[in-house]
Amino acid sequence: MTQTSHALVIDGLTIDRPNGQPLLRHTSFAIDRAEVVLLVGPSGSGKSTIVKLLGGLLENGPGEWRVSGRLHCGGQPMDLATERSPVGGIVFQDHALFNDLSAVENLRIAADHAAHPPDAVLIDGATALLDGIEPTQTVSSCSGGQRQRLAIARTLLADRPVLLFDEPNSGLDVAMARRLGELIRDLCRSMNKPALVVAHHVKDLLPVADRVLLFDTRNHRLVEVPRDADAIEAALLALDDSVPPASQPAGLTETGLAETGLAEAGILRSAGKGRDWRKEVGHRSRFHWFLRYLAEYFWELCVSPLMLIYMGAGALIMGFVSMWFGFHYNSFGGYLKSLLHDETLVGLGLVQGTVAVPLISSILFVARNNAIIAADIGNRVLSSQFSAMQNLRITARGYIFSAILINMVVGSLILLVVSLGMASWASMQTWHIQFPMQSFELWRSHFFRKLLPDGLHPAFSMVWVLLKVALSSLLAGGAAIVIGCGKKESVLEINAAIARSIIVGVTLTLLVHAVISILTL
Ligand SMILES: Nc1ncnc2c1ncn2[C@@H]1O[C@H](COP(=O)(O)OP(=O)(O)OP(=O)(O)O)[C@@H](O)[C@H]1O
Repeated sequence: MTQTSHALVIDGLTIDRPNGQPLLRHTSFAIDRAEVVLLVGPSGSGKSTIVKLLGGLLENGPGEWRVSGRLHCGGQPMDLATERSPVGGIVFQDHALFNDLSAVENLRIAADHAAHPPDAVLIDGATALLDGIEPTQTVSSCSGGQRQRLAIARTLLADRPVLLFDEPNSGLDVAMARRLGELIRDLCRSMNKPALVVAHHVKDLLPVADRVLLFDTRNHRLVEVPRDADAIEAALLALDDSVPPASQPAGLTETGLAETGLAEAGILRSAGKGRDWRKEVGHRSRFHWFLRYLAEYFWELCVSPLMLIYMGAGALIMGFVSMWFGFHYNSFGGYLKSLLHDETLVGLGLVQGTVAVPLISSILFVARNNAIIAADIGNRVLSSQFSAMQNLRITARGYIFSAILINMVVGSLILLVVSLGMASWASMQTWHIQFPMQSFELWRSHFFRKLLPDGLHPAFSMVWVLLKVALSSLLAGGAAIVIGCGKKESVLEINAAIARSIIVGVTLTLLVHAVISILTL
């Protein structure tokens, strides 16, 4: 097939599954500008795979999917065997909105990472879909339909040449599905872009489709079928060996679309109202987004109130326990009180400051944060947020992973200092209860003798303390990211990842502390 006026041409496409089984064989198809094409086929036939391929998300190579064929979409043709398709903007079935960002931030981040910053016309067009949504609204507070419109607007702002909708009508009632179909058709017409729409329930989308492609699983091809619900259903049933011909239901008649219109249906807004959103979707630099994620994870991993209470309680208990039991409950208790008081204080200060508090602080920090990281990343995997980021040209590594690792290191050091301070204070108060006649100055001069030799500057050994705390947090955070990024198909898998991440993180922490403490004794 040669490129004519078509917006998208796929030539000689062959796809093999990772297990070697064929999915498509030498298939060609084309989509015109402003054309809406439905892609139908049995479950598991490969519809989503085509969407992923066109959206540049299909892993291609040894041990992965095998793809060959050519793609034409303006400019030079691409070899799909070696290049990722840059043409498709995907509206994911589960919307894949970034639920840590507000509604407007979901749009901004897409606009700021588009190949070309969207102009006012595109912003107006995209934000015209957002009736009833407040810019600062959280994603979780949006209704299902609002999320869908937000997801479509976000994809439009990324300004890819082809729109891909993966089962956009699943879970919608008939009226909503029809309004969505009209919306897709109107967007294609007004933006002069082609749309490929994967659909299981074709009846509601058929009226807006220009053509229908069927995934012929017998011959591993895409074939065009008439725009007729009966014909499509018959073709789908013919591909399903498990359905006997007699059980095939009577054909469905194509219904005309209700003449409701988008404005009446509340889907389109007036241009005047859309301007509120336009002001909000301006250009922000990558550095802005880096700081945005850095701040988000700083709050989440380092200074959330519960975190501070939990770490503070650990430090206070550590300070109390080491002083109380250090003086009271050992075989030399009586002698220690009278003869070895000063040296005991020095020893307790050293052990508490260089071993016990750093270890407890690290374990508490890593255990809590590894759970959060694995849950956060696992949720992003399960809800296709990383796929959406990739499709929107947003690098997760650049923002999310780096923000997590930086905060793991910085946060562990900040909280170490806070923990040392609180544990020392608890020790001092405990000691004062034990020896009410002694001055605090006596405690201070002995307890810190090896930690702050000149009374002001930390001893060099504290460098090793900082190193083991920072290194263990970095390694544990890295492990949590890797574990979180593994394939997730259910919440149960996220739960398992959380448990694994805590175990691996705490084990790494114990090992790093043990090795560095022994090496620097
Ligand atoms: N890693 C893999 N290894 C082997 N086969 C795979 C792999 N991933 C997916 N498949 C298979 O590839 C086929 C295509 O999957 P795809 O999700 O594209 O189907 P689909 O038509 O979108 O299905 P549905 O309509 O049920 O969502 C399925 O049969 C699936 O089992």
